[in-house]
Amino acid sequence: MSLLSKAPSFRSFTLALIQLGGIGPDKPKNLQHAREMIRQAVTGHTKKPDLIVLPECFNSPYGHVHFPVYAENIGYTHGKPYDVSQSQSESVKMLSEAAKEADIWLIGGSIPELADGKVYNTCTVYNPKGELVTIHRKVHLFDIDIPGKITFKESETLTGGTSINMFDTDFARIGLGICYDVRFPELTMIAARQGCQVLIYPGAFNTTTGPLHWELLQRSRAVDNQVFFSMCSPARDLTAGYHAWGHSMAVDPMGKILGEAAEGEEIVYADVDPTVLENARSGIPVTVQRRFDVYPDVSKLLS
Ligand SMILES: O=C(O)CCC(=O)C(=O)O
Repeated sequence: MSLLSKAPSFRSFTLALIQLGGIGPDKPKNLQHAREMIRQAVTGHTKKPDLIVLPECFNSPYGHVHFPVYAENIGYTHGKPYDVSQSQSESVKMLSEAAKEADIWLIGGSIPELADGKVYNTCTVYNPKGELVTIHRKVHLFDIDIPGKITFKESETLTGGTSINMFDTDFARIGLGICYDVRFPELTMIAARQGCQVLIYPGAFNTTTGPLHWELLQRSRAVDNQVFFSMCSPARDLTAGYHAWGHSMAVDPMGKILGEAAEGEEIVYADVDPTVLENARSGIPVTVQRRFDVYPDVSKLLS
């Protein structure tokens, strides 16, 4: 776990989720389109966003056969901001330039990453100077089999990450996960107890599990932990091999949906207001009512 010191003070900020469309086999085209959409997210709202988010697997088609083909060597080692001019990854270079040009924080969705001969599904995060500040490798691989509906096995080609990751901005401490990670409440709970006020998971649910679980899981994680929770999906493309659910959304600590996309390409904005978190925690004080004499505080087990 990348353990940080005291959480920064939490202040209002604007979040933009880019529900990116047109993701196809042409990587340079995917990158160019993502860059254009980042520019659009910066100018397309009354208030310039402080933080922009891209979806899971935004630079390649989604599927285990594609991951090794599109994987890039990022070259990041945890611990300090990383100057991406050292990186061999064209996606990382684009994201860094985009963050710097726009002067915003950027959660660069996820990309297939090659490191030590293994392939990971990896989220990269940039500060407004364009430095890569942290990465999150998807911890829980998406291996499911719902007969007649969907079978998916990321573990055919991917390796799971081994750390819980978060980063500090000047407006919040933000915890990371990727898609299937949302089904494992421990990850969110630990990040929240380590001071994250906001959790952001790039994701790409599908048309089988999406209608039942996408919103339910986000609102549950938000209410369980009294944090802001948000997932950013690719747009649905019925010509692609994988049909993403879409519906990128942001939820507040009371479980209220602050903004939600439909299925197509769209940018969703949400204003994150710390008083909602404060009021949720003072009105329903579960964060100070936990019974660690009855069950362990798992966030402490890792420290
Ligand atoms: O959990 C689900 O239903 C979908 C997960 C998924 O699509 C993913 O991890 O990429």
